[in-house]
Amino acid sequence: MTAQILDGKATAAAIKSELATRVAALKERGITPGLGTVLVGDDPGSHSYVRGKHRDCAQVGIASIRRELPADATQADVEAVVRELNEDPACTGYIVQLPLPKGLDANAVLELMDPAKDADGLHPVNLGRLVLGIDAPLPCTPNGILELLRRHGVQTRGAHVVVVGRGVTVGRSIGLLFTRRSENATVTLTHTGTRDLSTELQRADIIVAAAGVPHLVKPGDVRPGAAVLDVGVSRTEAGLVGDVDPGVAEVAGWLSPNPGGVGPMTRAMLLANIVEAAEKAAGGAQI
Ligand SMILES: Nc1nc(=O)c2c([nH]1)NC[C@@H]1CN(c3ccc(C(=O)N[C@@H](CCC(=O)O)C(=O)O)cc3)C=[N+]21
Ligand SMILES: [Mg+2]
Repeated sequence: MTAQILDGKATAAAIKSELATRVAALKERGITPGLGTVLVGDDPGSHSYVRGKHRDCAQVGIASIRRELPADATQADVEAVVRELNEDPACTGYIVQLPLPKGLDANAVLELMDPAKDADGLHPVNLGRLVLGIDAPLPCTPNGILELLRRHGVQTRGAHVVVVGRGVTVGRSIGLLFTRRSENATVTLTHTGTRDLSTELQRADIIVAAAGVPHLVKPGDVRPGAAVLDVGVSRTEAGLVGDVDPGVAEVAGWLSPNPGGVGPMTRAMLLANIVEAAEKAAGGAQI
C-alpha cells in the first residue's frame, strides 16, 4: 500500500482563498485585519518562517505589521514592543516568534500579551480557556492538524490518537482538541520517558509525530492503514529531516509529509485566528 497524501499545501491554499473572501467582507465594512510579528535575533529559520507569514497575509488581504529586534535586545525592549502592539488598533492579532534568544523570558512576554490579540493561541489565558471549553483562539498547529484530517475525511470519532512529543505548541495542547465531543478521539501522549513507544504507536489509528527526532517513527511502528502526521523537523547535515521515516509511506493509509503538510496548515490557522478576531471585534461575521 502507498499512503494517500494529506496535502497541507493544497489544503492551506483552499483555506486562504476562503479567508480572502471573509477579509474582503470586512474591508467593505471599513475593517482591515492586521497581523503583527515580533522577531528577535537573526535565526535564519525564524526569519524564513516570518517571511512566509507575511507572504500569506498579502495573499488574503491582511495587513502586515513587522517588528524586528536585534539578538541583544533586552527583556524590556521586547516587552515595550508587546505593549505597543497591545495598544495598536491596526494590529488585530500578533505572534512573538519562538524561541526567543537565550536570556529572554518567553513566558513573561507571553503573559504580557493581550489574550484577545493572541494569534498563536498560546497565551496562558487562552490555553486555560481551551481546557475549560470556552471559545478562544486555538493553537495553530493542533488546529491545523485537525482541519487537515477533516478536509480529507479522516475520522477522529472513536479513533485512538498517539501523539509523540510533549512540547507546548503541539503535544501538550493537541489532546485537548482531539478529546472534545466534536472530535471524540482517545489520546495517548508519549514522550522520551515512554517505556515501549513502538507498542504504543502500533495501537494508533492516527499518529502525530512531534518530537523533533529524525525518522523516529519507523514502518514497523505503524498499523497498516493508519494516518501518520509528520510534524517535527530537525536541521541535520543532510538538510531538514522529519520525525517520520520515509518507509512509513508504504504502510500508512494517510501521510502528512514534511514539508508540505502541517507547516502550511499552521500558517493558515494563524490567518484564521486573525480573521476571527477581526470579525469578533466588529461584532461578528455579517454574511
Ligand atoms: N510564536 C510562534 N508560533 C509558531 O507557530 C511557531 C514559532 N513561534 N516558532 C517556530 C515554529 C515553527 N513553525 C512553522 C510553521 C510553518 C512552517 C512551514 O510552513 N513550513 C513549510 C516549509 C517552509 C516554507 O515553505 O516556508 C512546510 O512545512 O511545507 C514551518 C515552521 C511555527 N512555529
Ligand atoms: Mg526508533
